[in-house]
Amino acid sequence: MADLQPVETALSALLEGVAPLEAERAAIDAASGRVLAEAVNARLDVPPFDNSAMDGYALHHADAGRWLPVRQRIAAGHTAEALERGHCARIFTGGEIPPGADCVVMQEKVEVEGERARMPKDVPEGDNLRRRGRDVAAGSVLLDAGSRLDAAALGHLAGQGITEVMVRRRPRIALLSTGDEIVDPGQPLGPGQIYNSNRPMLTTLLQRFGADVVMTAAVPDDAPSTRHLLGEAAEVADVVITTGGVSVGEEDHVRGAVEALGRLDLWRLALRPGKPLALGRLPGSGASGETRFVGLPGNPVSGYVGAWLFLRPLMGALLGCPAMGSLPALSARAAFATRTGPRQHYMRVTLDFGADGIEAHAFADQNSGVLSSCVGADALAVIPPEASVAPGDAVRCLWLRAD
Ligand SMILES: Nc1nc2c(c(=O)[nH]1)N[C@H]1C(S)=C(S)[C@@H](COP(=O)(O)OP(=O)(O)OC[C@H]3O[C@@H](n4cnc5c(N)ncnc54)[C@H](O)[C@@H]3O)O[C@H]1N2
Ligand code: MOO
Repeated sequence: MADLQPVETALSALLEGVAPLEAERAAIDAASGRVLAEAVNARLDVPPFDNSAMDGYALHHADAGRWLPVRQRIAAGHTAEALERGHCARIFTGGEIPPGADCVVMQEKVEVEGERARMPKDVPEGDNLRRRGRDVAAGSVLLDAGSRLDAAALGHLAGQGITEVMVRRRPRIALLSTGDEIVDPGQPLGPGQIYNSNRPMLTTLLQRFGADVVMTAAVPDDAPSTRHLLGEAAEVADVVITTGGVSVGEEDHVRGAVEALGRLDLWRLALRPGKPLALGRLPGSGASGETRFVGLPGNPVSGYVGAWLFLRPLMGALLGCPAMGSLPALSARAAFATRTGPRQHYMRVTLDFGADGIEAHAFADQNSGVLSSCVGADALAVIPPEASVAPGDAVRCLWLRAD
């Protein structure tokens, strides 16, 4: 297998032939973070009628500057009657504009005396009016297929009276932690053992990327157990993810097991951290009898970075969500110096948004075993292979605070 594949090559290989999962119905109260399987068209104009943007008085603009009798009181949720010229109506924010009125004056600008009110001069037509259909026109596309249902999108759906939408099924993930040394929190720690950081970290990221982790297992460092558990995982999941056991030592059984059961598409990337990352396919329950396999290196930082670079776009492809295909990128000034070798380095940085631009501060220890370099990281600064960076140089940063 060729040496050190570029990240972009690996990403194309991973996404090649991946189609969105089936659509299913979801109640909007339970659809937060889901992805629309089809476009939603507006049924209603929003707002559905001309209404007032202020508490005040509705009038015809030609009657500005005069004392006007106050004829009706229009609260939000109540209907308005026609307004004769030379009169005004008391109106409240959200109240329906009466036929005959074409503007609203806020009450702070009005002098009231008994049943009449004096309007200021020169009130423009349309002032403080929210016209029917200003936000949404009935029949227009409200949300495109592939939209992720965030707070604003859910509010927009509710504004149409919609209670259910068609969304993509959540990808089902099996997450296997390999290594005889790995112990779950809650168990006593023996000599040479460490607690499993990768499982909760990756479960959290996968849920954030819209997936369900349906199976987790600890895989001992032996070939038969690795094969057996990989085979079992491929039957229940759309994607099987392992951590550890993909490097070159004789205790690394994952690649061999993938080759024995299915096929290895790619191994060893020009990626730091994450060089031994492996991609492949297993026979299983996925589309056309194939389940995708992603073997993340065991070092927690390699898993963390690998999840953002590979698992997020893969979940995006399964969810039919183009926005998840790449991370938002921004340019920042490096507050650090570094040099890279043959691998592209994804340095964990915090970003300072100052008056004179954005500054990227790298965590001091960028070793792939140092998970504290991911805690509080805002972005990954991408340093190309064989490059050097001096303080003040522009660096491209991938924003990690995105959904
Ligand atoms: N001779 C070579 N050795 C190594 C190479 C190499 O090219 N030649 N590559 C190194 C690189 S780079 C990486 S990255 C690691 C990845 O190796 P594996 O994917 O086989 O991972 P393991 O050896 O199983 O584990 C690595 C490290 O991470 C710890 N680990 C594993 N799982 C977890 C977990 N769930 N939670 C917390 N920590 C975990 C594990 O104990 C090891 O310390 O290989 C290098 N070696
Ligand atoms: O590629 Mo490894 O994650 O550098 O240590």
